Amino acid sequence: MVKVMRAALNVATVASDPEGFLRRQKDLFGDPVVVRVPGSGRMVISGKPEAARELFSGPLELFAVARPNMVEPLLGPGSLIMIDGEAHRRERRLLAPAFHGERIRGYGETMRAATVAQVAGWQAGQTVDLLEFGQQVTLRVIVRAIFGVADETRGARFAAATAKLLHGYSAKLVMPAYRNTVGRLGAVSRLRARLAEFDALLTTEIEQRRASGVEGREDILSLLLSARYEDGSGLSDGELLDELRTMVVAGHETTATTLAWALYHLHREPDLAARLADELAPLGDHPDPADLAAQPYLGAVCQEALRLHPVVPIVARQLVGPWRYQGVDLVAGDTAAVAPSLLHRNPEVWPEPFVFRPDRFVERKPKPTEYVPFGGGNRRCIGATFGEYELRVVLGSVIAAARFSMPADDRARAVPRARPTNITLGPNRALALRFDGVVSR
Ligand code: HEM
Repeated sequence: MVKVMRAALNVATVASDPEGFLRRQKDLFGDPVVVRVPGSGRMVISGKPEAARELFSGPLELFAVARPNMVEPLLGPGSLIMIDGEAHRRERRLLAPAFHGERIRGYGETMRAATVAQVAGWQAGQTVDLLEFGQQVTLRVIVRAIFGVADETRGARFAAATAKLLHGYSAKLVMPAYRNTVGRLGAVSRLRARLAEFDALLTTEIEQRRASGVEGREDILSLLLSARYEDGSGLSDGELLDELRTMVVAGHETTATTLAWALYHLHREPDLAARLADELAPLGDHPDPADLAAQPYLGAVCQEALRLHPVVPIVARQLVGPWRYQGVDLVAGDTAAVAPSLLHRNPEVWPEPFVFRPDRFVERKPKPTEYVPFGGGNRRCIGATFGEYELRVVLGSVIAAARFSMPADDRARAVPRARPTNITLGPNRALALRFDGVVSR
């Protein structure tokens, strides 16, 4: 009975405060933390650089996607996130050209324009919800990058369907017990209806692109339509839908949440916002995206936001055979994982780990095993360069254009905790700032 109650309490704590849960387990029992996953084996989770080295250079033939997986009902079995082994290697090779630096820099002006359009809609004195701001901008950007949709109405239709698809998505849908409960059928059928609506939009776009041809087009959809595996075949329609859905979903919420955290911390300690504004001032009213991306303090602010608030709680590999990880003998079905929140707040690596201090990245470049906001090894985030560039361009453009302040009573409150939102971790209360007006030079 005590065991059952403890398990129920653990599940509830993980759902409301996953980072706090891991930290307390580590403080009580040491690193690695070992937990039992309902319906699966043991999960061994570490926050040590040696663990990141072990996991990201581990034996690929023993690693599979961790299941049950919270994103599967939304993204589908053909998503890059959900496939393993040779199929995963082939698919990554096919998708990689869409994420090369040169291509991503081509989206810079879209990123800047989407930010400036948001600022233009604000009135001095109003409250700006930072998550909403981040999501509006990143959705516009990802829709434009994937579909090349310059037409605002079609772009807006996509953005609305994506927001609807994600709104109210419950990661609990991954648990068969939850799915099979009659009382929950509403949630399942709601997700199905939203997926059908979203996929209908994707299908129209695919058909139109096939009809008009992909010649001379730079967007990700055109690239995927013309991409060929080594044997000359292309993606099936089902794979194409799952991959497009994956890019839209994985490609905006992550960046939007990080942007919101960065703006929040910059104004919680207003000296930081002022220092960033000083760095950007010489670039003028409409800074060039490539110039923004090269600013050292702006880059450090983005890196620090990703350190203190990693949006993916666990980077995990499920085992298909025995493997020793962090001194624990694991068997097939068990999972080896690194928790970015533990690693990024490990005091042996990061002095004063709970303080938001961008300068730590100016003073020292962390080793790849000390800093893993994008995971690592053969599954490292395929959109990392895209995400990092977008963070710099959007944050730089908004700081160059607008002035904000945080009301004193908000500044006096503790930093919000992270809790699961849609498919990532986000703040457990709204992050908001007062918009004081546009910058006049
Ligand atoms: C700040 C922004 C982002 C963060 C923090 C982030 C974080 C992550 C993390 C931690 C993983 C798991 C890596 C692993 O298992 O080792 C991942 C995977 C992935 N991300 Fe991102 N991501 C971001 C932006 C993006 C963008 C912009 C896209 C696409 C446009 C994207 C697409 C993906 C995909 C497809 C995977 C699966 C890769 C695979 O399994 O091979 N992400 N991301």
